[in-house]
Amino acid sequence: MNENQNKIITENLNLYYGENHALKDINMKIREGAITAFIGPSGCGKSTFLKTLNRMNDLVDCVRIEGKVYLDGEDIYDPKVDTTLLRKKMGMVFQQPNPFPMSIYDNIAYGPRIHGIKNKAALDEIVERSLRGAAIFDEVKDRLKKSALGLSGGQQQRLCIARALAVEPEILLMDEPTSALDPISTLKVEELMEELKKDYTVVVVTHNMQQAARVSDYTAFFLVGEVIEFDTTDNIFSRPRDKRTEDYITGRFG
Ligand SMILES: Nc1ncnc2c1ncn2[C@@H]1O[C@H](COP(=O)(O)OP(=O)(O)OP(=O)(O)O)[C@@H](O)[C@H]1O
Repeated sequence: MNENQNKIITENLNLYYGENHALKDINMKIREGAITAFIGPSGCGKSTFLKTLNRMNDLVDCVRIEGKVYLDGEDIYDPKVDTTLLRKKMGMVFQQPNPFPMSIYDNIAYGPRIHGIKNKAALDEIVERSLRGAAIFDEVKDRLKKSALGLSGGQQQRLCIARALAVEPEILLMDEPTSALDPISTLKVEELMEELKKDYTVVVVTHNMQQAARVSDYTAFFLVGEVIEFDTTDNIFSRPRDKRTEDYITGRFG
């Protein structure tokens, strides 16, 4: 992994939900092996932008997208792109932990099975590696055959991260991954993110500015569909260049 490499580049990206111009001319370079945070007030387009990166918005009616999104130099909106493979490269973690109503083991094995892995020893190995990768193996190793719904919210979220890791993604897209968690579980997920960036490129939407300041290397500040400022997290929080960024991070609005 080359930390100076751009993993994702967007060029003049515009997105419309019908008449609503939800993303306006977004030009962004997301570094490989770093954590990039998107902050900004509600409804400013953070989640929409995150979802354009793995073409999740394709599933929404009335969406129109203009501009380019490159992943490792390849245009992901090219009609030849296989969206299943694209989404395999990009694990996604949502606000509400959403384990499947099945065992802990089967939650993790689900994706690899869909991708054709049937061998029990291989699946056992993937399950253990993914659970270890999400820092939850020791807590669940004696109950792998029990329902995932019996875990606490914080454990469920780390299970969902493990489930995302099981198909060996390159990027993790996290949409407010800790907003439904208590402070201790939040801290665990934040510590985990630090670990994950050693092997993955992480992009996280967060309402929590302290979280962006704590965990991310780069921060983008969104406002009504525009990226107002994108810089190192240190610069955004210590030396913002735009008055609107400064007003937001000092709590004057949002
Ligand atoms: N599926 C959709 N169909 C139509 N409009 C949508 C859809 N999803 C989002 N929007 C609109 O796009 C704009 C951006 O929403 P988005 O959810 O991306 O913002 P956000 O910054 O992630 O907000 P929040 O922090 O509240 O989650 C809003 O005006 C929203 O109403």
